[in-house]
Amino acid sequence: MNALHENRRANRVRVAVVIVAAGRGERAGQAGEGPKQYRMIGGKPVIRHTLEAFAGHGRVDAIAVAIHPDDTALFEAAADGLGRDMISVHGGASRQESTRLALVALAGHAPEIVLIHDGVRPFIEAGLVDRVIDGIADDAGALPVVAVSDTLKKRGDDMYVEGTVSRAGLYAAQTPQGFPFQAILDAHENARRSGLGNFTDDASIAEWAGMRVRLVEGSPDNVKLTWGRDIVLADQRLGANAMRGLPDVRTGNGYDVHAFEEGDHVTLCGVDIPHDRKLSGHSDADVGLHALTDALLATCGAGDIGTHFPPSDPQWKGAPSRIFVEHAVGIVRERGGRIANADITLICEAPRIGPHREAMVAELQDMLGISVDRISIKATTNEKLGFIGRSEGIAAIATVSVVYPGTLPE
Ligand SMILES: Nc1ccn([C@@H]2O[C@H](COP(=O)(O)OP(=O)(O)OP(=O)(O)O)[C@@H](O)[C@H]2O)c(=O)n1
Ligand SMILES: C[C@](O)(CO)[C@H](O)COP(=O)(O)O
Repeated sequence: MNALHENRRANRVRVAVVIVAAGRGERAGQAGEGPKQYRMIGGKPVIRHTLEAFAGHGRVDAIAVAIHPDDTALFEAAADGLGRDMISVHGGASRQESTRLALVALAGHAPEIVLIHDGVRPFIEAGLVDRVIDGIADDAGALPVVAVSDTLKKRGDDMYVEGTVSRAGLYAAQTPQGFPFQAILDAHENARRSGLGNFTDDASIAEWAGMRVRLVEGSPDNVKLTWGRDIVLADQRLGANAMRGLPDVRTGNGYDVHAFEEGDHVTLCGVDIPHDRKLSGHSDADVGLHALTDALLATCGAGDIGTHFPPSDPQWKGAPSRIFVEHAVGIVRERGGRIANADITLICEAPRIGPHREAMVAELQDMLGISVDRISIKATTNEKLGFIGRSEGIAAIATVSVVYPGTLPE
């Protein structure tokens, strides 16, 4: 075991982090919010997510951030309230130069190892930071990678394929890339002295300087936000995360209609109301309760009233529709559902519903087992339009919300 590993086990290694954030993000565009590292994802600037990941990591001792001189106010706002001192340093014209300047700024802190990370990789997780720290040796850096999974093509003339490149042994490099501090600082200084300024990552500089670089497992989630679309997707991803842990509330709706025929009363929401006609139907033709039954079943994908009580079955002839509602409530409860509220609208020219509303609410309270403030029964005419307007029948619409166990699936 080398000295770095021994000290790391004893937690005696000083770990510094460089976050490079001085680029202009030209490929992503600015969208009125400044360069991409300051654009908002999940309600915070991109770089705030990155800073939080490192500021909250227990093994990180010092953080230096390379920023563009024009971004001072944006950076201060993004870093405000992190509760951790950070060195901010003006970056250079290239990523390589920004990294070097931040390394120089850290030299006074004498860290043993340093992790160098893109400010625009906001989905960095603590486990990956640990893997990189643990992968660094006295004489070797650590590079997080993911295996290339697309087939690789080499372009020839115009847009024609010249050949297929084997992807065996090929990996995409991520950050944070970790190194013994002094070795990577020296490599950067030597590269600069040699006039080499086009390295796109720090592992390349380490390789150029003769340092071995060990591959460690990266993460497909640890994407670099390069294009405008990457930022839109990152925002959506965090939006989806915000849904994590929300209660599994589901809404069902139901609709039913029955025609009038000769008779002397209608049954609506469990209440018999004297009328000069009755509603025709196999059961008691209670449109309100039929719509309610469908709404309840809809909250758990359990079919509709006809699935459970086929009109062809003689046993439901003249049956009180309360049976249907109670059956649907049973199905909801079997699945652990708790009814949050029910709302029924009856649509008819007559009879008048208002005088019977209280009795109807009492019926529903009994059937659903919820308090009256969670039950709504409304009525409206159809302004004399259509079949309802011609008093040929009554329609009902029901909406129900049910809270099921667990949380909203991702
Ligand atoms: N002069 C530079 C250039 C880049 N970076 C940083 O290096 C990281 C990765 O670089 P890249 O995605 O290429 O960012 P930009 O250079 O900003 O993007 P573009 O090339 O589209 O302008 C970013 O966090 C970026 O801010 C930097 O600190 N200094
Ligand atoms: C360092 C880097 O993130 C490794 O993948 C990447 O090379 C930097 O971004 P660029 O677009 O290549 O400048």
